[in-house]
Amino acid sequence: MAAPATSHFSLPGWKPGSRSGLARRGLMLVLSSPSGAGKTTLSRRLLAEDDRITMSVSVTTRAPRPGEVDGKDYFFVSKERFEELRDTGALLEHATVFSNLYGTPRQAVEDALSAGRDVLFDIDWQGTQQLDQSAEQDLVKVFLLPPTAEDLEKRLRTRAQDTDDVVRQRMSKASDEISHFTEYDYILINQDVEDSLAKLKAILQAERLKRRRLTGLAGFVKGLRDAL
Ligand SMILES: Nc1ncnc2c1ncn2[C@@H]1O[C@H](COP(=O)(O)OP(=O)(O)OP(=O)(O)O)[C@@H](O)[C@H]1O
Ligand SMILES: Nc1nc2c(ncn2[C@@H]2O[C@H](COP(=O)(O)O)[C@@H](O)[C@H]2O)c(=O)[nH]1
Repeated sequence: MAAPATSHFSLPGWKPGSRSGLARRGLMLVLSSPSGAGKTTLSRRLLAEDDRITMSVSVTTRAPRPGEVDGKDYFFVSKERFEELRDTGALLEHATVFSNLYGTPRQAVEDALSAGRDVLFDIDWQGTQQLDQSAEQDLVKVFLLPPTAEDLEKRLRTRAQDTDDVVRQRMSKASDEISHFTEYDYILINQDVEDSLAKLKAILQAERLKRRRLTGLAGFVKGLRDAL
């Protein structure tokens, strides 16, 4: 006699209540771009619409912009504190960008990933290269391009949070930053925020379904085959 049909919800590896069903390792979604192309804008929208992803809040020695909140936008720290964090291994990656120090706190990322959550990073190409060395299998790398150079400058100016000198410095570094586009898995030309957001969500959805991330798959398939 055939074995009684087993409910999917009692199969090993199946996580009741989770939308993807199968238990899965969290992934690390990186957004990089020249300054002003729209990483912060897209990150905020994605975080508001997807409750399975957590933002990695970086530490920086840069001064807060008007409206930026310590602990939410960045952890704003002194150079001495940054160096202490870096030298004690508390940063997963770090880089000097536009003469300021930036880094990703290790513990928060590890905690989120081990809880099965995905983590979103707004970091530059130097940090992405470092994550690639330590966590290649978990990394999904997305590079944003502005539609035109004029658009990029307009965005930096209309953000109205940086001085003319800072805008000039960021525009002068944009070409170098863009030269790293070949190191990324996906490219989004961020002309329209809604369109870019839809594409980013599609990337995330597909990456979440990658077989190698589905830690519950082998058990699920075994249970399924045993029941057949
Ligand atoms: N698709 C878009 N169309 C028009 N304006 C945009 C678009 N995306 C972002 N912006 C605007 O461009 C400005 C810069 O965007 P944002 O701060 O998100 O860039 P960023 O890549 O995070 O910059 P940085 O690297 O300096 O942190 C903001 O004023 C934002 O509202
Ligand atoms: N390597 C890292 N780069 C980072 C990190 N946090 C932010 N950044 C990048 O710095 C520039 C400038 O950012 P801004 O907020 O001062 O405009 C931008 O390209 C960010 O992606 C980090 O932890 N590591």
